[in-house]
Amino acid sequence: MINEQIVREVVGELKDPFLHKPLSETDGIVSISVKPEKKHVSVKLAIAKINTAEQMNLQMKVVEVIKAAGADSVGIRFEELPAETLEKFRGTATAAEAQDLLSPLNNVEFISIASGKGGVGKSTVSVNLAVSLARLGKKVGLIDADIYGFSIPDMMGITDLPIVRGERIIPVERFGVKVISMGFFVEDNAPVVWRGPMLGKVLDQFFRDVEWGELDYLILDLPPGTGDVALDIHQMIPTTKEIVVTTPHPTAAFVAARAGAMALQTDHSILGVIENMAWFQSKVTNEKEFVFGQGGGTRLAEELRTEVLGQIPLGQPDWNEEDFAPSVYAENHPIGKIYYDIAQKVIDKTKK
Ligand SMILES: Nc1ncnc2c1ncn2[C@@H]1O[C@H](COP(=O)(O)OP(=O)(O)OP(=O)(O)O)[C@@H](O)[C@H]1O
Repeated sequence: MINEQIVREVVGELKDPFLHKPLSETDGIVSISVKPEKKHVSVKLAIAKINTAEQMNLQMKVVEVIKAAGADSVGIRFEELPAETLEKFRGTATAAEAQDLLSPLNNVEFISIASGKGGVGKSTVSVNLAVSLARLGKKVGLIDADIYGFSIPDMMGITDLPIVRGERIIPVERFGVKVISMGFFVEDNAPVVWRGPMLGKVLDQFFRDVEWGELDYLILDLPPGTGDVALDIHQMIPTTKEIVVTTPHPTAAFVAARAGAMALQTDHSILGVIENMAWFQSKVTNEKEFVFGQGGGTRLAEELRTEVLGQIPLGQPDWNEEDFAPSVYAENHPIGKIYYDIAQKVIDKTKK
């Protein structure tokens, strides 16, 4: 007669597809319930990553072994192992797993940058946050996931193209940040028109086929807005911590809140809010003028139950003809310092 002990034994021998260890050793069996009279068994299992092809394979094996042990019907539910448990197994990752961005054993932290509408400075924030994290000694990658409105190569003054070696793409490195953008793959600024499966393929390539090496952070510059494209991309990328960029006008914050709501609906969490173009500081009077209004960042943070990570005033980077990067603020620029503080906050909040 089938009982809990038997089920625990047979299921416990199956391996977590990502940790490559038996479920009995990974705390992978959450609960078992057996109804002997109906020969029905239900199990709840925890594995490193759910909703994957690997989960489907394991699911079939679980049914097979439980039926072989005498059950007529099997119900299975999966959940993800808690972060602390995954942490314990990180040291056992193979070199390939540690470098595979999508492996649960990779320690990379994904941070996406979103906005309710275009032109609020989302790409500028992505670039400068990435550069500041690198200045703080972190290993950083940057994906320009604004597939149709890519601008990062120009903003960082990138003139090189990635090298393609066989099936692998070597990202371009600039200011210590490894960068990949659709802009590298379209000729002469031609518009990108395809959607759906092609879009998914390109994003997938950015994650799987790019030689990222080991990263602490991967920053994703998302498309602006709350329309179909932004939604598609939110659904296609791995789970991220999201930073929402807004201007200080209360109406802008209202629109940005929708972007935040989209993030939550698609299983991303909110790391904080950045208020860009927060004020203009007159060089003559030194006074702050709130040209785009005031309070939007705080209002948005309240709405999203998060904090304002920083406020960035209006101001241009000091262009350097020798090392031209029109949107990158130098470390000693007042705005560069603000980005440095924001990057430090991000590190504190993500405990890297
Ligand atoms: N704090 C700032 N001070 C002055 N100019 C800024 C500031 N932030 C951004 N800009 C400028 O505003 C313009 C829009 O910025 P950016 O391209 O980063 O916005 P975006 O939100 O990414 O837009 P989109 O999503 O439509 O591409 C750029 O010309 C950029 O240089």
